[in-house]
Amino acid sequence: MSSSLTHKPAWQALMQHAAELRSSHLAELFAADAGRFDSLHRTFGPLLFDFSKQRLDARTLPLLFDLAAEQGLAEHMSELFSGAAVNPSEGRAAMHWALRLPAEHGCVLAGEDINAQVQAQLQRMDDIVQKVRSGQWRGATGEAITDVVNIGVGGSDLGPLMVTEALTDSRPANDSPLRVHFASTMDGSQVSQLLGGLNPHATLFIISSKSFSTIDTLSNAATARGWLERELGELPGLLACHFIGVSAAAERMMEWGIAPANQLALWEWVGGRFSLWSAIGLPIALSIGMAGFRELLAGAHAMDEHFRQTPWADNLPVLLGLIGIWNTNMLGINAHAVLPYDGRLKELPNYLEQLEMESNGKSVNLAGDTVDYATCPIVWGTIGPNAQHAFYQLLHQGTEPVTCDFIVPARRYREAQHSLAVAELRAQHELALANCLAQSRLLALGDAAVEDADTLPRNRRYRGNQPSSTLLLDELTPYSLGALIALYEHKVFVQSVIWEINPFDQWGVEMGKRIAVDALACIRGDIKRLPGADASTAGLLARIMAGSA
Ligand SMILES: O=P(O)(O)OC[C@H]1O[C@H](O)[C@H](O)[C@@H](O)[C@@H]1O
Repeated sequence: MSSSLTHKPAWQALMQHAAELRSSHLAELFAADAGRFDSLHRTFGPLLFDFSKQRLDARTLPLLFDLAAEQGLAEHMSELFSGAAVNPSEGRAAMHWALRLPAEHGCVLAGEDINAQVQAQLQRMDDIVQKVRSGQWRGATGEAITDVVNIGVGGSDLGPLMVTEALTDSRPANDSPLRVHFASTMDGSQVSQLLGGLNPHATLFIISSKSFSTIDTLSNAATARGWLERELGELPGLLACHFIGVSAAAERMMEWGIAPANQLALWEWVGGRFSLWSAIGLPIALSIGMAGFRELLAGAHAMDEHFRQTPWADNLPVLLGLIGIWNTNMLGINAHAVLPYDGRLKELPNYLEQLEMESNGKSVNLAGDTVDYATCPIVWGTIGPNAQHAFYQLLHQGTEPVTCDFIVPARRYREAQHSLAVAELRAQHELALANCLAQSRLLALGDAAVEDADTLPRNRRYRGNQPSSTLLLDELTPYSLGALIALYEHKVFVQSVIWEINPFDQWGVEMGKRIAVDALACIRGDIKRLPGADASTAGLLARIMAGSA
């Protein structure tokens, strides 16, 4: 058991401070300080981070900075950006930041010119994007590509899917009619449904897998290949015309049948959930064009520089991370909702679930000890306006404390691609903005947000005091989205430093894959009994093999 962190003076001071602050309701904190928003928000580029609705006061941040200093945050940040092996369990660096360096920045590590490799892959992506979008890339029977299907899972799906959906308005004017689809689930339901509606002559598949060994992806890829072979016959150019591979495992791509000309590379130093900036982002680039993809990278790079260079008091990722520590460890709040008030950000909560929980959902620290403090909270969410009609009841009147991130663009101007008139879409956006503000206000203030609350029966009252942050984007553009995603990536890193855990591995997902192999052998009848099966598993298997529930 590791208890050294919880005994450190800075931790103890924060616990003491939390005990003093616990009795103050957010409504009182706002009433006591008219300048609360002014002192408790920060801006960087296209982002405004308002944390005035968090349950903290002027004394809290310096104490959190003391903790960060005690945990060596500055040194850990230097290590991250130096390319050191900050992922010790796999002996790897975590250099997602290098994927968004401007071309002219040098980045040489162990004699290798990392940025030259990155730029070379970007150039190859650019070539593919141009060919496909201009109609030069042809299927095996000569038809131009109309549909692209990304086959991947986890980091090879969630990031590209989220960004592609978020940036539909960023497709260039007079855009090519290319449609981009995603298939991830291992049961084949998505891929089979998709294939039913696609023209095999004009469909291009991207097999996206850092390891090129993920069974979910390989089984979907095999289904797609079988479909093409059945539909088009085993034409000589079938694989070359209809499959692109993106992976760090070139040999496995070769074995599958993807020739080097159709391979895009990434590197072991990119974690799967941090990889959308690499060729894993090809579906994004196919959707919005390479110029848009480079804007996404530029926004993320700007956030990297902000994170590296800005004093902690004005540093968005440091503040977002440390406020999360305050909520989780000092206020004991272990649930966190992500609530975008823009339908285009529908996939953001799913993406952040992987980024945060796969990174920091750990209970053993870097020294190998079991921790005695909470780490990553349960992260979930969906589009805020829809969640209002689903789980906000619990946020407002349930028994669980929950922290929320409200995420919303201030403006929505670019509607060129929509059939709706500009005025209609703007009016709907205003509606979403108003609801975003109303909900975060009611969550914070409770009854104090309305004048006649004390005349209402208890079941219609609002206790408030649920802390939230609001991230206001100027507009949802490739640049602002790039900055927003990098903000969350660095938040996760900051928290991992405080919690003394490795955010870049994910051993907790491995054992399940391993023991599924025996279960599969059993289901397929290759073995009669599952060795060591518990009664529940054995009972369920028996029913499955009998073909009934
Ligand atoms: O890209 P791949 O190697 O196919 O990995 C896809 C995903 O599967 C793994 O099991 C991990 O949980 C994820 O971190 C990863 O993103």
